[in-house]
Amino acid sequence: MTVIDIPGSKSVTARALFLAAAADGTTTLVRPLASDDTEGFAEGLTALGYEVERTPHTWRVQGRPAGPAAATADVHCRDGATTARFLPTLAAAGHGDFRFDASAQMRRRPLGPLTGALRALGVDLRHEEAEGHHPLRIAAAGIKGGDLTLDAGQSSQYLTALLMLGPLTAEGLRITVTDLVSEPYVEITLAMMRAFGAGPTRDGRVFTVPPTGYRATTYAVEPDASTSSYFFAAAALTGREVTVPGLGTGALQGDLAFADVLRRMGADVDIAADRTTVRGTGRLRGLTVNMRDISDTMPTLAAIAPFADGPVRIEDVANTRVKECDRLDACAENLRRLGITVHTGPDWIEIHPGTPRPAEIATHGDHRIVMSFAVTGLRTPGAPGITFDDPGCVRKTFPAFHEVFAAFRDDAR
Ligand SMILES: O=C(O)C1=C[C@@H](OP(=O)(O)O)[C@@H](O)[C@H](O)C1
Ligand SMILES: C=C(OP(=O)(O)O)C(=O)O
Repeated sequence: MTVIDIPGSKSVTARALFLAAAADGTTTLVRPLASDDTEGFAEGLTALGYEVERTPHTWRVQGRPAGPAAATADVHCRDGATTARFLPTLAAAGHGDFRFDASAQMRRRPLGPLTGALRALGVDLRHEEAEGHHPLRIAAAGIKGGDLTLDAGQSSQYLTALLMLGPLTAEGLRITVTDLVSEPYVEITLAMMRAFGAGPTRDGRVFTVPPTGYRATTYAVEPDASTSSYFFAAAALTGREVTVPGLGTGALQGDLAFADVLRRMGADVDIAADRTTVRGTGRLRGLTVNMRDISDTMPTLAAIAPFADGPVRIEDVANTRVKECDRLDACAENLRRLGITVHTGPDWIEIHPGTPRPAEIATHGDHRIVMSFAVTGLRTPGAPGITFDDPGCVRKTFPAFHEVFAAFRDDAR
Protein backbone atom coordinates (compact mmCIF):
# COMPACT_ATOMS: atom_id res chain seq x y z
CA MET A 1 0.00 0.00 0.00
CA THR A 2 1.29 3.46 -0.88
CA VAL A 3 0.18 6.47 1.12
CA ILE A 4 0.35 9.72 -0.82
CA ASP A 5 0.46 13.06 0.95
CA ILE A 6 -1.51 15.26 -1.46
CA PRO A 7 -1.12 19.07 -1.17
CA GLY A 8 -4.08 21.22 -0.19
CA SER A 9 -7.05 21.96 -2.43
CA LYS A 10 -6.61 24.87 -4.83
CA SER A 11 -10.33 25.63 -4.78
CA VAL A 12 -10.57 25.57 -1.00
CA THR A 13 -7.41 27.68 -0.57
CA ALA A 14 -8.62 30.33 -3.04
CA ARG A 15 -12.02 30.60 -1.36
CA ALA A 16 -10.43 30.67 2.10
CA LEU A 17 -8.19 33.58 1.03
CA PHE A 18 -11.18 35.58 -0.25
CA LEU A 19 -13.29 34.85 2.85
CA ALA A 20 -10.40 35.54 5.25
CA ALA A 21 -9.64 38.87 3.54
CA ALA A 22 -13.29 39.92 3.85
CA ALA A 23 -13.71 38.73 7.44
CA ASP A 24 -13.66 40.64 10.70
CA GLY A 25 -10.45 39.49 12.44
CA THR A 26 -7.43 37.34 11.72
CA THR A 27 -7.87 34.01 9.97
CA THR A 28 -5.38 31.14 10.11
CA LEU A 29 -5.29 28.73 7.18
CA VAL A 30 -3.80 25.36 8.02
CA ARG A 31 -2.06 23.42 5.22
CA PRO A 32 -3.11 25.76 2.39
CA LEU A 33 -1.91 24.90 -1.11
CA ALA A 34 1.38 26.62 -1.97
CA SER A 35 1.42 26.77 -5.77
CA ASP A 36 1.48 29.39 -8.51
CA ASP A 37 -2.31 29.87 -8.46
CA THR A 38 -2.69 30.30 -4.71
CA GLU A 39 0.54 32.26 -4.21
CA GLY A 40 -0.68 34.51 -7.03
CA PHE A 41 -3.95 34.94 -5.14
CA ALA A 42 -2.14 35.79 -1.88
CA GLU A 43 0.14 38.27 -3.68
CA GLY A 44 -2.90 39.83 -5.34
CA LEU A 45 -4.37 40.39 -1.88
CA THR A 46 -1.10 41.98 -0.76
CA ALA A 47 -1.16 44.30 -3.78
CA LEU A 48 -4.66 45.37 -2.70
CA GLY A 49 -3.31 46.24 0.75
CA TYR A 50 -4.32 43.17 2.76
CA GLU A 51 -1.85 41.72 5.25
CA VAL A 52 -1.03 38.09 4.40
CA GLU A 53 1.70 36.28 6.29
CA ARG A 54 2.86 32.97 4.84
CA THR A 55 4.86 30.29 6.64
CA PRO A 56 5.27 26.77 5.20
CA HIS A 57 2.17 25.17 6.75
CA THR A 58 0.18 28.14 7.96
CA TRP A 59 -1.01 31.34 6.30
CA ARG A 60 -2.47 34.21 8.32
CA VAL A 61 -4.74 36.83 6.81
CA GLN A 62 -5.76 40.05 8.50
CA GLY A 63 -9.35 40.62 7.39
CA ARG A 64 -10.69 44.01 6.23
CA PRO A 65 -14.51 44.01 6.10
CA ALA A 66 -14.43 47.49 4.51
CA GLY A 67 -12.39 46.21 1.55
CA PRO A 68 -8.87 46.78 0.20
CA ALA A 69 -6.57 49.11 2.15
CA ALA A 70 -5.00 50.35 -1.08
CA ALA A 71 -6.69 53.27 -2.83
CA THR A 72 -5.17 52.16 -6.13
CA ALA A 73 -3.60 48.85 -7.17
CA ASP A 74 -2.39 47.02 -10.25
CA VAL A 75 -2.97 43.30 -9.70
CA HIS A 76 -1.58 40.49 -11.85
CA CYS A 77 -3.67 37.33 -11.61
CA ARG A 78 -1.22 35.04 -13.51
CA ASP A 79 -2.88 31.85 -14.88
CA GLY A 80 -5.39 31.36 -12.07
CA ALA A 81 -9.04 31.69 -13.03
CA THR A 82 -10.07 31.66 -9.38
CA THR A 83 -7.75 34.64 -8.81
CA ALA A 84 -8.84 36.38 -12.03
CA ARG A 85 -12.54 36.01 -11.22
CA PHE A 86 -12.67 36.18 -7.39
CA LEU A 87 -10.22 39.04 -6.68
CA PRO A 88 -11.85 41.72 -8.89
CA THR A 89 -15.18 40.79 -7.29
CA LEU A 90 -13.73 41.26 -3.78
CA ALA A 91 -12.20 44.60 -4.77
CA ALA A 92 -15.49 45.77 -6.31
CA ALA A 93 -17.08 45.67 -2.85
CA GLY A 94 -14.52 48.19 -1.52
CA HIS A 95 -13.47 51.70 -2.50
CA GLY A 96 -10.65 52.59 -4.87
CA ASP A 97 -9.34 52.40 -8.43
CA PHE A 98 -8.08 48.94 -9.29
CA ARG A 99 -6.63 47.40 -12.43
CA PHE A 100 -6.48 43.65 -12.98
CA ASP A 101 -4.51 41.78 -15.62
CA ALA A 102 -3.57 38.14 -16.17
CA SER A 103 -1.28 35.90 -18.22
CA ALA A 104 -1.82 35.49 -21.97
CA GLN A 105 -3.47 32.12 -21.24
CA MET A 106 -5.87 33.63 -18.70
CA ARG A 107 -6.57 36.70 -20.88
CA ARG A 108 -8.05 34.28 -23.42
CA ARG A 109 -10.44 32.79 -20.87
CA PRO A 110 -13.89 34.41 -20.48
CA LEU A 111 -15.38 36.30 -17.55
CA GLY A 112 -18.07 38.35 -19.33
CA PRO A 113 -21.08 36.95 -17.44
CA LEU A 114 -19.38 37.88 -14.14
CA THR A 115 -18.34 41.39 -15.16
CA GLY A 116 -21.81 41.86 -16.70
CA ALA A 117 -23.37 40.93 -13.35
CA LEU A 118 -21.06 43.34 -11.49
CA ARG A 119 -22.08 46.13 -13.87
CA ALA A 120 -25.75 45.23 -13.33
CA LEU A 121 -25.05 45.81 -9.61
CA GLY A 122 -23.80 49.30 -10.45
CA VAL A 123 -20.05 48.63 -10.47
CA ASP A 124 -18.05 50.98 -12.71
CA LEU A 125 -16.06 48.33 -14.60
CA ARG A 126 -14.27 48.65 -17.93
CA HIS A 127 -12.56 46.01 -20.04
CA GLU A 128 -9.37 47.61 -21.38
CA GLU A 129 -9.06 45.38 -24.44
CA ALA A 130 -11.44 42.57 -25.42
CA GLU A 131 -14.94 42.85 -23.92
CA GLY A 132 -15.47 40.08 -21.35
CA HIS A 133 -11.74 39.41 -20.81
CA HIS A 134 -8.80 40.67 -18.77
CA PRO A 135 -7.36 43.29 -18.42
CA LEU A 136 -10.00 45.30 -16.59
CA ARG A 137 -10.39 48.44 -14.50
CA ILE A 138 -12.75 48.91 -11.60
CA ALA A 139 -13.65 52.20 -9.90
CA ALA A 140 -15.06 50.64 -6.73
CA ALA A 141 -17.54 52.49 -4.54
CA GLY A 142 -19.30 49.77 -2.53
CA ILE A 143 -22.27 47.66 -3.69
CA LYS A 144 -25.91 48.04 -2.64
CA GLY A 145 -27.00 44.54 -3.73
CA GLY A 146 -30.30 43.27 -5.13
CA ASP A 147 -31.52 40.70 -7.65
CA LEU A 148 -29.40 39.17 -10.40
CA THR A 149 -29.87 36.64 -13.17
CA LEU A 150 -26.72 34.74 -14.10
CA ASP A 151 -25.71 32.27 -16.79
CA ALA A 152 -23.06 30.04 -15.18
CA GLY A 153 -23.18 27.46 -17.97
CA GLN A 154 -19.60 28.25 -18.97
CA SER A 155 -18.10 28.43 -15.48
CA SER A 156 -19.41 28.00 -11.94
CA GLN A 157 -16.71 30.43 -10.81
CA TYR A 158 -18.94 33.36 -11.87
CA LEU A 159 -21.56 32.20 -9.39
CA THR A 160 -19.01 31.45 -6.66
CA ALA A 161 -17.57 34.97 -6.96
CA LEU A 162 -21.01 36.58 -6.70
CA LEU A 163 -22.10 34.34 -3.82
CA MET A 164 -18.98 35.29 -1.84
CA LEU A 165 -19.68 38.95 -2.66
CA GLY A 166 -23.23 38.78 -1.26
CA PRO A 167 -22.43 39.19 2.47
CA LEU A 168 -20.30 42.27 1.63
CA THR A 169 -23.14 44.18 -0.03
CA ALA A 170 -25.41 46.60 1.85
CA GLU A 171 -28.65 44.71 1.20
CA GLY A 172 -27.58 41.20 0.20
CA LEU A 173 -28.02 39.39 -3.13
CA ARG A 174 -30.57 37.12 -4.69
CA ILE A 175 -29.12 35.28 -7.69
CA THR A 176 -31.21 33.26 -10.13
CA VAL A 177 -29.07 30.93 -12.21
CA THR A 178 -30.23 30.03 -15.74
CA ASP A 179 -27.55 27.38 -16.33
CA LEU A 180 -24.77 25.91 -14.19
CA VAL A 181 -21.72 23.67 -14.77
CA SER A 182 -19.31 22.23 -12.20
CA GLU A 183 -22.10 22.36 -9.63
CA PRO A 184 -20.22 20.65 -6.75
CA TYR A 185 -17.86 23.67 -6.65
CA VAL A 186 -20.87 25.83 -5.69
CA GLU A 187 -21.53 23.51 -2.75
CA ILE A 188 -17.89 24.04 -1.63
CA THR A 189 -18.55 27.79 -1.77
CA LEU A 190 -21.75 27.63 0.28
CA ALA A 191 -20.18 25.36 2.92
CA MET A 192 -17.12 27.58 3.27
CA MET A 193 -19.18 30.79 3.44
CA ARG A 194 -21.07 29.20 6.35
CA ALA A 195 -17.77 28.25 8.02
CA PHE A 196 -16.88 31.97 7.89
CA GLY A 197 -20.19 32.99 9.51
CA ALA A 198 -22.36 33.84 6.48
CA GLY A 199 -25.86 32.42 5.89
CA PRO A 200 -26.42 31.72 2.18
CA THR A 201 -29.43 29.58 1.25
CA ARG A 202 -30.32 27.75 -1.94
CA ASP A 203 -33.71 26.84 -3.35
CA GLY A 204 -33.05 25.05 -6.64
CA ARG A 205 -31.72 27.68 -9.03
CA VAL A 206 -32.23 30.61 -6.64
CA PHE A 207 -29.50 31.59 -4.17
CA THR A 208 -30.16 34.09 -1.39
CA VAL A 209 -27.27 35.73 0.46
CA PRO A 210 -28.01 38.03 3.42
CA PRO A 211 -25.65 40.97 4.12
CA THR A 212 -24.00 39.43 7.18
CA GLY A 213 -20.31 40.00 6.46
CA TYR A 214 -17.84 37.27 7.49
CA ARG A 215 -16.19 36.16 10.75
CA ALA A 216 -12.53 35.16 10.92
CA THR A 217 -11.76 31.56 11.86
CA THR A 218 -9.10 28.86 11.81
CA TYR A 219 -9.59 26.81 8.67
CA ALA A 220 -7.91 23.50 7.77
CA VAL A 221 -7.60 22.99 4.00
CA GLU A 222 -8.36 19.45 2.80
CA PRO A 223 -6.08 17.72 0.23
CA ASP A 224 -6.83 18.45 -3.43
CA ALA A 225 -9.20 15.87 -4.92
CA SER A 226 -8.35 16.71 -8.55
CA THR A 227 -4.64 16.20 -7.80
CA SER A 228 -5.49 12.91 -6.11
CA SER A 229 -7.08 11.68 -9.36
CA TYR A 230 -3.63 11.09 -10.94
CA PHE A 231 -2.60 8.74 -8.15
CA PHE A 232 -5.97 6.97 -8.04
CA ALA A 233 -5.81 6.50 -11.82
CA ALA A 234 -2.23 5.23 -11.50
CA ALA A 235 -3.37 2.63 -8.96
CA ALA A 236 -6.24 1.48 -11.18
CA LEU A 237 -3.87 1.24 -14.13
CA THR A 238 -1.01 -0.62 -12.47
CA GLY A 239 -2.80 -2.90 -10.00
CA ARG A 240 -1.34 -1.05 -7.02
CA GLU A 241 -3.07 0.32 -3.94
CA VAL A 242 -3.02 4.03 -3.17
CA THR A 243 -4.40 5.72 -0.05
CA VAL A 244 -4.90 9.47 0.25
CA PRO A 245 -5.37 10.49 3.90
CA GLY A 246 -7.51 13.51 4.77
CA LEU A 247 -9.96 13.04 1.89
CA GLY A 248 -13.00 10.92 2.72
CA THR A 249 -16.78 10.92 3.03
CA GLY A 250 -16.76 14.38 4.64
CA ALA A 251 -14.74 15.96 1.81
CA LEU A 252 -16.09 19.15 0.27
CA GLN A 253 -14.71 18.53 -3.21
CA GLY A 254 -16.91 16.89 -5.84
CA ASP A 255 -13.84 15.68 -7.75
CA LEU A 256 -13.51 12.84 -5.25
CA ALA A 257 -16.30 11.25 -7.34
CA PHE A 258 -13.57 10.40 -9.86
CA ALA A 259 -12.90 7.42 -7.58
CA ASP A 260 -16.46 6.24 -8.32
CA VAL A 261 -15.68 6.36 -12.05
CA LEU A 262 -12.68 4.10 -11.41
CA ARG A 263 -14.94 1.80 -9.40
CA ARG A 264 -17.32 1.54 -12.37
CA MET A 265 -14.30 0.62 -14.51
CA GLY A 266 -13.34 -2.24 -12.19
CA ALA A 267 -11.07 -0.80 -9.46
CA ASP A 268 -11.71 -1.50 -5.77
CA VAL A 269 -12.53 1.80 -4.07
CA ASP A 270 -12.97 2.41 -0.36
CA ILE A 271 -14.01 5.89 0.75
CA ALA A 272 -13.80 6.02 4.56
CA ALA A 273 -14.47 8.95 6.89
CA ASP A 274 -10.97 10.41 6.62
CA ARG A 275 -9.21 8.67 3.72
CA THR A 276 -9.78 7.18 0.28
CA THR A 277 -8.14 4.02 -1.06
CA VAL A 278 -8.10 2.83 -4.67
CA ARG A 279 -6.76 -0.57 -5.62
CA GLY A 280 -6.28 -1.74 -9.19
CA THR A 281 -7.70 -5.16 -9.96
CA GLY A 282 -6.12 -5.76 -13.37
CA ARG A 283 -9.48 -5.00 -14.95
CA LEU A 284 -10.31 -1.68 -16.60
CA ARG A 285 -13.70 -1.63 -18.32
CA GLY A 286 -14.71 0.81 -21.04
CA LEU A 287 -17.70 3.02 -20.21
CA THR A 288 -19.75 6.08 -21.06
CA VAL A 289 -19.63 8.71 -18.35
CA ASN A 290 -21.06 12.20 -17.88
CA MET A 291 -18.34 14.42 -16.35
CA ARG A 292 -20.21 17.75 -16.24
CA ASP A 293 -19.78 17.92 -12.45
CA ILE A 294 -16.12 16.80 -12.34
CA SER A 295 -14.61 17.95 -15.62
CA ASP A 296 -11.14 18.74 -14.20
CA THR A 297 -10.72 14.94 -14.09
CA MET A 298 -11.70 14.48 -17.75
CA PRO A 299 -8.02 14.51 -18.89
CA THR A 300 -7.14 11.98 -16.15
CA LEU A 301 -9.72 9.55 -17.51
CA ALA A 302 -8.80 10.26 -21.14
CA ALA A 303 -5.16 9.46 -20.36
CA ILE A 304 -5.89 5.97 -18.99
CA ALA A 305 -8.73 5.24 -21.42
CA PRO A 306 -6.56 3.44 -24.04
CA PHE A 307 -5.97 0.66 -21.49
CA ALA A 308 -9.68 -0.07 -21.00
CA ASP A 309 -11.18 -3.17 -22.60
CA GLY A 310 -13.63 -1.11 -24.66
CA PRO A 311 -14.22 2.50 -25.75
CA VAL A 312 -14.36 5.24 -23.12
CA ARG A 313 -16.81 8.00 -23.96
CA ILE A 314 -16.83 11.16 -21.83
CA GLU A 315 -19.85 13.42 -22.27
CA ASP A 316 -21.11 16.90 -21.33
CA VAL A 317 -17.72 18.55 -20.92
CA ALA A 318 -17.99 21.54 -23.32
CA ASN A 319 -16.58 23.85 -20.63
CA THR A 320 -13.23 22.03 -20.75
CA ARG A 321 -12.69 23.94 -24.02
CA VAL A 322 -12.27 27.20 -22.03
CA LYS A 323 -9.79 26.00 -19.41
CA GLU A 324 -5.99 26.45 -19.44
CA CYS A 325 -6.29 25.20 -23.03
CA ASP A 326 -8.99 23.53 -25.13
CA ARG A 327 -8.73 20.28 -23.19
CA LEU A 328 -10.90 18.20 -25.54
CA ASP A 329 -8.67 19.11 -28.48
CA ALA A 330 -5.47 18.77 -26.42
CA CYS A 331 -6.42 15.29 -25.16
CA ALA A 332 -7.36 14.17 -28.69
CA GLU A 333 -4.17 15.60 -30.20
CA ASN A 334 -1.94 13.90 -27.63
CA LEU A 335 -3.73 10.54 -27.72
CA ARG A 336 -3.27 10.58 -31.51
CA ARG A 337 0.45 11.31 -31.01
CA LEU A 338 0.48 8.09 -28.94
CA GLY A 339 -1.15 6.22 -31.83
CA ILE A 340 -4.59 5.94 -30.22
CA THR A 341 -7.88 6.29 -32.12
CA VAL A 342 -9.97 9.21 -30.78
CA HIS A 343 -13.14 11.02 -31.85
CA THR A 344 -14.43 14.30 -30.44
CA GLY A 345 -17.55 16.45 -30.70
CA PRO A 346 -18.54 19.83 -29.29
CA ASP A 347 -18.84 18.45 -25.75
CA TRP A 348 -17.57 14.87 -25.85
CA ILE A 349 -14.57 12.65 -26.51
CA GLU A 350 -14.43 8.94 -27.32
CA ILE A 351 -11.21 7.00 -26.91
CA HIS A 352 -10.58 3.53 -28.27
CA PRO A 353 -8.40 0.79 -26.76
CA GLY A 354 -4.77 0.59 -27.92
CA THR A 355 -1.15 0.38 -26.80
CA PRO A 356 0.41 3.85 -26.61
CA ARG A 357 3.77 4.36 -28.34
CA PRO A 358 6.40 6.77 -26.95
CA ALA A 359 5.76 10.42 -27.85
CA GLU A 360 6.27 13.99 -26.73
CA ILE A 361 3.11 15.48 -25.25
CA ALA A 362 2.07 18.99 -26.33
CA THR A 363 1.15 20.47 -22.96
CA HIS A 364 -0.31 23.81 -24.13
CA GLY A 365 0.89 25.13 -20.74
CA ASP A 366 -1.79 23.03 -19.02
CA HIS A 367 -0.80 21.37 -15.73
CA ARG A 368 -3.56 18.76 -16.06
CA ILE A 369 -2.34 17.61 -19.48
CA VAL A 370 1.10 16.94 -17.94
CA MET A 371 -0.13 15.17 -14.81
CA SER A 372 -2.66 13.08 -16.75
CA PHE A 373 -0.27 11.84 -19.43
CA ALA A 374 2.39 11.11 -16.78
CA VAL A 375 -0.05 8.37 -15.71
CA THR A 376 -0.21 7.03 -19.29
CA GLY A 377 3.60 6.88 -19.13
CA LEU A 378 3.41 4.20 -16.42
CA ARG A 379 2.32 1.73 -19.08
CA THR A 380 3.84 3.09 -22.27
CA PRO A 381 6.43 0.58 -23.49
CA GLY A 382 9.72 1.62 -25.16
CA ALA A 383 12.20 4.48 -24.67
CA PRO A 384 11.96 7.38 -24.12
CA GLY A 385 8.39 6.82 -22.96
CA ILE A 386 6.28 9.92 -22.52
CA THR A 387 8.00 13.33 -22.51
CA PHE A 388 6.56 16.85 -22.25
CA ASP A 389 7.31 20.09 -24.09
CA ASP A 390 6.69 22.08 -20.87
CA PRO A 391 6.81 19.81 -17.80
CA GLY A 392 7.15 22.82 -15.47
CA CYS A 393 3.58 24.04 -16.00
CA VAL A 394 2.54 21.75 -13.11
CA ARG A 395 3.59 24.69 -10.91
CA LYS A 396 0.02 26.01 -11.29
CA THR A 397 -1.34 23.53 -8.72
CA PHE A 398 1.39 21.03 -7.77
CA PRO A 399 4.98 22.31 -8.07
CA ALA A 400 6.47 19.05 -6.67
CA PHE A 401 4.40 16.78 -8.95
CA HIS A 402 7.32 15.27 -10.86
CA GLU A 403 9.29 14.41 -7.71
CA VAL A 404 6.28 12.92 -5.93
CA PHE A 405 5.16 10.99 -9.00
CA ALA A 406 8.67 9.61 -9.65
CA ALA A 407 8.92 8.46 -6.03
CA PHE A 408 5.54 6.73 -6.39
CA ARG A 409 6.58 5.10 -9.69
CA ASP A 410 9.96 3.93 -8.38
CA ASP A 411 8.43 2.62 -5.18
CA ALA A 412 6.78 -0.12 -7.29
CA ARG A 413 10.07 -1.65 -8.39
O1 LIG B 1 -14.45 27.16 -8.30
C1 LIG B 1 -13.41 26.52 -8.45
O2 LIG B 1 -12.51 26.48 -7.58
C2 LIG B 1 -13.21 25.75 -9.69
C3 LIG B 1 -14.30 25.49 -10.50
C4 LIG B 1 -14.18 24.71 -11.76
O3 LIG B 1 -14.22 25.62 -12.83
P1 LIG B 1 -15.51 25.87 -13.76
O4 LIG B 1 -16.66 26.20 -12.90
O5 LIG B 1 -15.06 27.01 -14.62
O6 LIG B 1 -15.76 24.60 -14.56
C5 LIG B 1 -12.85 23.94 -11.84
O7 LIG B 1 -12.65 23.51 -13.15
C6 LIG B 1 -11.69 24.82 -11.42
O8 LIG B 1 -10.48 24.10 -11.49
C7 LIG B 1 -11.85 25.29 -10.00
C1 LIG C 1 -9.50 24.75 -14.74
C2 LIG C 1 -8.60 24.80 -13.77
O1 LIG C 1 -8.22 25.90 -13.09
P1 LIG C 1 -8.81 27.38 -13.00
O2 LIG C 1 -10.12 27.42 -13.76
O3 LIG C 1 -9.00 27.62 -11.54
O4 LIG C 1 -7.74 28.24 -13.58
C3 LIG C 1 -7.91 23.56 -13.31
O5 LIG C 1 -7.21 23.64 -12.29
O6 LIG C 1 -8.05 22.52 -13.96
